[in-house]
Amino acid sequence: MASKTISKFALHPKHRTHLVFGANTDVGKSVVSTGLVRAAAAATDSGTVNYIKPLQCGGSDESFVVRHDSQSQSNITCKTLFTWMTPASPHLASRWENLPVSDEQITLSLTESMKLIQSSSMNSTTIIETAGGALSPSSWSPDNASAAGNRLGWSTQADLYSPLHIPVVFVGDGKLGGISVTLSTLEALWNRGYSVDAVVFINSGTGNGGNDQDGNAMSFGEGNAEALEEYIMMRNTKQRSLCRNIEHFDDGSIVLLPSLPPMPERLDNWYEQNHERFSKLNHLLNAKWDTYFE
Ligand SMILES: C[C@@H]1NC(=O)N[C@@H]1CCCCCC(=O)O
Repeated sequence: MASKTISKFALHPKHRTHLVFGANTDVGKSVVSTGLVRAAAAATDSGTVNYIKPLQCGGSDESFVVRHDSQSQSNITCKTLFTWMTPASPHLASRWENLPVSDEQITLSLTESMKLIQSSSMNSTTIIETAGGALSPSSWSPDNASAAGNRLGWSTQADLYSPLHIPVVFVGDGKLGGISVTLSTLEALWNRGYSVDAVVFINSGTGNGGNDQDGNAMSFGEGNAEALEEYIMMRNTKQRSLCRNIEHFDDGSIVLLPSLPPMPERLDNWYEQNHERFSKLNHLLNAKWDTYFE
């Protein structure tokens, strides 16, 4: 059913769109998405800049983006498509609140939003932030093909969005333990045919509070980013096709961002300090987008 809806939608060379997936919830997808929209808004060639959060459970990631949008960049349009109050997995929040949304409704609403963007501007940049990790569930719905009784009936988000063929910015897990979840989630995306254009880690500082040999607080993000580069290099040597989508790992596709100040401090200074990194990433994503239409 969903594919009938989606078939009327096509990605367009003048309307760059990226899907932000994460290795898990709370790895910094909203922080990275905000950095991406800010960088696009600061560039002259981005057209209208849009942020879409299809599924939101508790809180509001859209308001995080709005809060960190500076005045000069107020050409950012933000939209949340489906919201539940409960801060839980969408399949549970939708079941507990008895507010089901089917896969078809989600893809229809998302493609309608994207079509509207395409028709109302000559060129645009759109960042779509998924919820939780890439294999976290979408909303439960009795209308989904997988529904049985009043249970089941949900897709993983990686499956939900895969027919749209939108390239991915992946937020890895920069904490201790993050190498494994980053690699497993990336493999899940590659296996579903996603093109992963960049992997971003937010350094997650002091882990267990220990120090390295030089007495510096241990930070794992750098080690995790390095591990990913090494893994891709090893896999490329052995079996190139497995990692075809980020085989040029040395071109700036793997980005390490410094750790965040303690929340709820505003991140304006952090964004300013990392302006150059996000702007390079924006440039890289534009360049990769162009290659999809060559
Ligand atoms: C609660 C949070 N709110 C939201 O909008 N995204 C998060 C959802 C997390 C889902 C995690 C499901 C899982 O993988 O266990």
